[in-house]
Amino acid sequence: MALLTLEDVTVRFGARAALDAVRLDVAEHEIVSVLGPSGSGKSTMLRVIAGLQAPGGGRVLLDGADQAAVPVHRRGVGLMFQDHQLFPQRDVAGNVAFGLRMHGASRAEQRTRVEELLELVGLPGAGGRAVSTLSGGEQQRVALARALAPRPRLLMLDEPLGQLDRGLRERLVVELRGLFGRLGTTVLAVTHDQGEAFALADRVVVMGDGRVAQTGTPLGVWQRPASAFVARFLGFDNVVPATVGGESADTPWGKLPMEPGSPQGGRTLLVRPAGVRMAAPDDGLRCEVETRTFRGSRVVVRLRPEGGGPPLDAECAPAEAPREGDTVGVTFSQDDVVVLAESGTGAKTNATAKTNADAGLRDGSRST
Ligand SMILES: Nc1ncnc2c1ncn2[C@@H]1O[C@H](COP(=O)(O)OP(=O)(O)OP(=O)(O)O)[C@@H](O)[C@H]1O
Repeated sequence: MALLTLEDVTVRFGARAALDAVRLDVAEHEIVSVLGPSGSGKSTMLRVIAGLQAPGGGRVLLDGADQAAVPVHRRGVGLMFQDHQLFPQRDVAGNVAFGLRMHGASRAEQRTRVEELLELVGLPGAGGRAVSTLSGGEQQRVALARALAPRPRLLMLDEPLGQLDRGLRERLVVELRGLFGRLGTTVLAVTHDQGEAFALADRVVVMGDGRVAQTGTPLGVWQRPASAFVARFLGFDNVVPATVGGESADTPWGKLPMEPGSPQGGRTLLVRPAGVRMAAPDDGLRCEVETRTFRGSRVVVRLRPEGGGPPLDAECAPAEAPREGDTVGVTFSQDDVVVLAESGTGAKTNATAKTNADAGLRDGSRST
């Protein structure tokens, strides 16, 4: 049985649905990241689960029990916000012990648990420090220790690393994943940052317009975005209308090779930039190189087809990247052409999302 289940949860603010019949299962010990553009309903989802916002429709179940009548402090859910919200007048130990005091732990129990947690988050012996003397990363660790102290059955993080610089975020996300794995904590984390979500989670949930647009393992979602919305949200711009017939497709970029058994007829295709191959100008679709952008160890090359049609992105190693203004010929690799579901954010994919979620639970490997 799932630890957390959302059954068609709807929240409306006036005419607008912040959450629209959302269904989601989170298994015990699973780490799930919720991703989506601003305003897609991510924080509202956390607030409903925590009991800070009543749903207008649907049910929130924890361990199979409907939470409608359960107040916030009895849900056994920990919540950590972006801005940490540490109490400035208390020292580190006072902050970490906060939830323990609320639960009636004795002074001795509080002391032991605080020491244990500070050790766990890499701040051993910091209990007596004033909050104002901590760096951003240290504050984040204290906030995490405070959220973990009462041993919540579900820990929810809202943009937990949002204010930290990139290098620190990348380090902490790896540490967090290791820590949650060791503790067996069940986690639901909201973030804007794809890299963070993909590095942290066993499974990602992409939200759009208050709906679940897709759920699956990070690798699965990355390799097979379910819709044009998800593809574009992940930063894939090579999305085109196409007519698929047999093992090829007619597109504004010419004929593209398709996997045998691909859905036929009018479709929307994604071509992953890694599958756009650049060669000599006479080999394939002639394009002019508009821009090149370094992204870590790869270069993304923006190409403008000479015969018209939308621009397309190719990806290659820096040493192979053509220069701006060059003319290249483009061919496409079949493995990187993906048939997308209808555009839109997921109204039609909620049922699919549930199926994918179940698949995600089954294959919930932490290595993808
Ligand atoms: N208390 C409220 N009153 C009215 N509208 C609200 C309220 N809370 C949220 N909304 C609206 O509900 C929608 C979803 O908001 P929510 O904060 O859940 O989005 P989000 O995905 O967390 O966004 P962000 O990434 O910007 O934090 C938005 O359109 C927002 O304006």
